[in-house]
Amino acid sequence: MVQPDICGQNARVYLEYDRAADIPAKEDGWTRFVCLSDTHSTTHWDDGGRMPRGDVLLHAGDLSSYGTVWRLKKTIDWLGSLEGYGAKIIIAGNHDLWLDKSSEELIVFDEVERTTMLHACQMLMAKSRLKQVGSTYLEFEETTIRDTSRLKEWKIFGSPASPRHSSGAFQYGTKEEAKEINSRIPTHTEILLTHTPPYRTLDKTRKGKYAGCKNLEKRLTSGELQHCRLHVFGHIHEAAGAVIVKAVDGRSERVAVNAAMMHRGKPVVVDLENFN
Ligand SMILES: Nc1nc2c(ncn2[C@@H]2O[C@H](COP(=O)(O)O)[C@@H](O)[C@H]2O)c(=O)[nH]1
Ligand SMILES: [Mn+2]
Ligand SMILES: [Mn+2]
Repeated sequence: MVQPDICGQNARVYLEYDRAADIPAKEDGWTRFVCLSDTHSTTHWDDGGRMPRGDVLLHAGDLSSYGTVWRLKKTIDWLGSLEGYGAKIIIAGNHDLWLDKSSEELIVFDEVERTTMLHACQMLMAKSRLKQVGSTYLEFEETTIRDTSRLKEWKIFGSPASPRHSSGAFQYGTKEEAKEINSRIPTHTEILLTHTPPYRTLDKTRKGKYAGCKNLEKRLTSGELQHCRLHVFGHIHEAAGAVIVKAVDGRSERVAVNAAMMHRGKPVVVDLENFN
C-alpha cells in the first residue's frame, strides 16, 4: 500500500502509485475524488484497470483534440463506460470547439454543416443521455453530489473558460471578461472545476511562463471562495501535480490539483473528510 503524498488538515492526496490497487481504501466519513484532465480523445488510461475508483470522477476539460464531434464522442463514450464511480462530473476546455455554441471559430463552417454538427453535439451531450451513464456536464453551472454513504452533499461548480492563447473554445481576452466569468462561481462552492489554473499555482509552462488566470487567483485568495476545499484544473500539461494552498488567515485550506493526464499519465486521487 502507498502512503498519501500530501496530507492536509482534512485532506489526503495520492500522486505516486503504480497500480490503482496500491492506494488504500478511503476511510468512512471521507469522500474520494479521482481527478483527471486533458485526455484529448485518448482512452487507454484505464486499460488493465489502472484507474483508481472513487465516489466522484472529475474531468477538467480538453476532453477532445481539435473539438470535432466524433472525437468528443470518443471521450464521452469512454467516460460513460467507466464503472465504479458514484458520479462523473465533466467540463470542456479550449479544445472542445463544438461545445462552445457561440465560438466565432464556428463561423468558418457553412450554415448547413454548422447546424448539423451543433445538433449532433446537442444529442451527444443531452443531459438525459449522460445521466444514463452517470455523467454530468457543467458549463458555467453547479450541481450537487453525495458521497457513497450519502451523508455529505458537495456543491460543485464547473467552468470551461481559459485566458486566450491562440484560438479555441471558451476563451476570454480581457480583464473585464475574466472578471465577469469568474464572478459566476457561487461563494458556497466546495469543489471547483475549471479548465485554467489560477495564476502561479501549477501553471508554469516549460518556457517558464505562468499562464494561469490572474482574476481567478484573485477571486480564490480574496476569501470570497473560502468554502472551496478542492480546485481541479488542467490546461498547462507540463505543470501537472497537486499542492495544498492555505488561506491568508490560516483557518482554511484547499487542495489545488492540475490533473493533466497527457503529462502524468494517471489520475490524482484526493480524499476529503466530510464536514459542512
Ligand atoms: N504560454 C502559454 N502556453 C500555453 C497557454 N495555454 C496553453 N499553453 C501551452 O500549450 C500546451 C497545451 O495546451 P492545450 O490547451 O492546447 O492542450 C500547454 O501544456 C502549454 O504548454 C497559455 O495561455 N500560455
Ligand atoms: Mn490540453
Ligand atoms: Mn487546454
